[in-house]
Amino acid sequence: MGEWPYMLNGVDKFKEECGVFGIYVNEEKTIASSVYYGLFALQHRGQESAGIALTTGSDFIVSKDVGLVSDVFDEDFLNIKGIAAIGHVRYSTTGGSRAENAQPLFSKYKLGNIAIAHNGNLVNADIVRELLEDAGVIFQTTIDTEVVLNLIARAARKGIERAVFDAMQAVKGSYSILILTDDKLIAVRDPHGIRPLCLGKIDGGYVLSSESCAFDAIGAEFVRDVEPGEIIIIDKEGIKSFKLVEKTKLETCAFEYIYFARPDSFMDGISVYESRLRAGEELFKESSVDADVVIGVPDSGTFAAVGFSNASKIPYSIGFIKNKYIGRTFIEPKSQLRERAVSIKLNPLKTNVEGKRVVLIDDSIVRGTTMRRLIDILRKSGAKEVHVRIASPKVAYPCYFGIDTPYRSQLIGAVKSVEEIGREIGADSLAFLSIEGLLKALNKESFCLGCFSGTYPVSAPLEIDKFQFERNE
Ligand SMILES: O=P(O)(O)OC[C@H]1O[C@H](OP(=O)(O)OP(=O)(O)O)[C@H](O)[C@@H]1O
Ligand SMILES: NC(=O)CC[C@H](N)C(=O)O
Ligand code: SF4
Ligand SMILES: [Mg+2]
Repeated sequence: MGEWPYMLNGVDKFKEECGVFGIYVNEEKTIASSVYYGLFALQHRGQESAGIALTTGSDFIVSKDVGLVSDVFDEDFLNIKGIAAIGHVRYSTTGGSRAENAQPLFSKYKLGNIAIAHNGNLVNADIVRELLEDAGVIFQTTIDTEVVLNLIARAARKGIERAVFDAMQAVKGSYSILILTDDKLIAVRDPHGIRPLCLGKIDGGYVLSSESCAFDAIGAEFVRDVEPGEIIIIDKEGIKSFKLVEKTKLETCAFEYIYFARPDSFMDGISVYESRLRAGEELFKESSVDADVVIGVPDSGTFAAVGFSNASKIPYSIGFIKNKYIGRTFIEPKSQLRERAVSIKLNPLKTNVEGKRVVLIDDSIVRGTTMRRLIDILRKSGAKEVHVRIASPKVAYPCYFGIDTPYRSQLIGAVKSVEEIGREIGADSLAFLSIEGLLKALNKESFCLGCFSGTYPVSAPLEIDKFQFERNE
């Protein structure tokens, strides 16, 4: 242990983050299955473990394990009726990928039960944990999220609302959190709204989700995004909301739009799909090129390629067929096979590239593995020229807010110039979208752009060790 997980399992790129889903219906219904379908729609955000916590008003039941949503829950659990439930799909950022680290985290305290599901990453979890341990608290897991659970449980005698409010004052970083008590569903979004969270309605009740695509999956109606720094409390009295801090500023992670989120989701008023199309259009305006065909790298490069083609009038064509059975977690059995991984995932359609000058579009370059391999494959398939256009700025800095990024030294954009990257991947030309171009595509001013600019909404440590709480075990 001690290495980051992409070193352990061979995944060498930005990994997604977690997904949360919650429901409150007030009279007993089979809501575990609603959360199940919601989590299914959020599966792309985390594939390490899945879990659901449910309250009937008198009983509190938690089911969770490592694995995909479709593997973790059995039918008996999904048929249980309850009044409120929360669910989580995990991609670990602090604490290893183990069954005991699966969320929702759960605690029984003097006044009742509490469960918590977190998307994001706390940058001061080490300090808070140390203080709690000094005060005698015993931690059950090695993840950052547990500090919030313990802070709330310790303060719960003041009333749950006050306890949540006080707990959130103590932590720093990114969090979209759902909390379930015996009779309440609570949502909290950090003061910068770094990770997404939205509110919907269903059958006289409410739903909360990381992404709006999960509402569509269960027939819920989108109401609004949770505001940065907002706490929402739903119980039998209805819904109420208050602010965690006076000053808040929405700075959603720009990478949600570029790559992480599903294209059929809307986040903070922006269609993910449309933002990707516009990024392709902006990319053409900034870095046009003479070519015969535009092709996109499936999945997330496809939409920008369509945008580039629309703006340039160069025909869009399908250049690669993706193996359907490879998820975003595709793990190579041996590191020597890493280079082959791209060919197993993507195979070229020779007829569409042979003898052609190709513009190859992808959403991002992290280590450069995908691009290097694809250009080689295209040349072997007879492409005359390969011009690479990337629909986001050069990634040069790591992320501390709920995404597992390689160390800086492993980010090709951190150590090399655009020209050097172009040479290394073997492109005839290479251009990235500028930060200004990205902001035009997003059609708003304020986002977290930390991994492009090195300036983060919340000050972050130099390097965070994912396994910081596993050292002394
Ligand atoms: O420079 P690299 O380190 O190779 O990483 C960049 C690639 O990784 C991502 O795709 P990914 O294969 O994760 O998933 P996707 O099929 O959803 O696009 C991203 O869309 C790029 O294609
Ligand atoms: N990717 C995430 O949002 C992870 C949430 C939390 N930090 C964990 O490691 O479980
Ligand atoms: S640093 Fe990058 S990936 Fe991380 S939250 Fe900010 S924009 Fe998103
Ligand atoms: Mg990709």
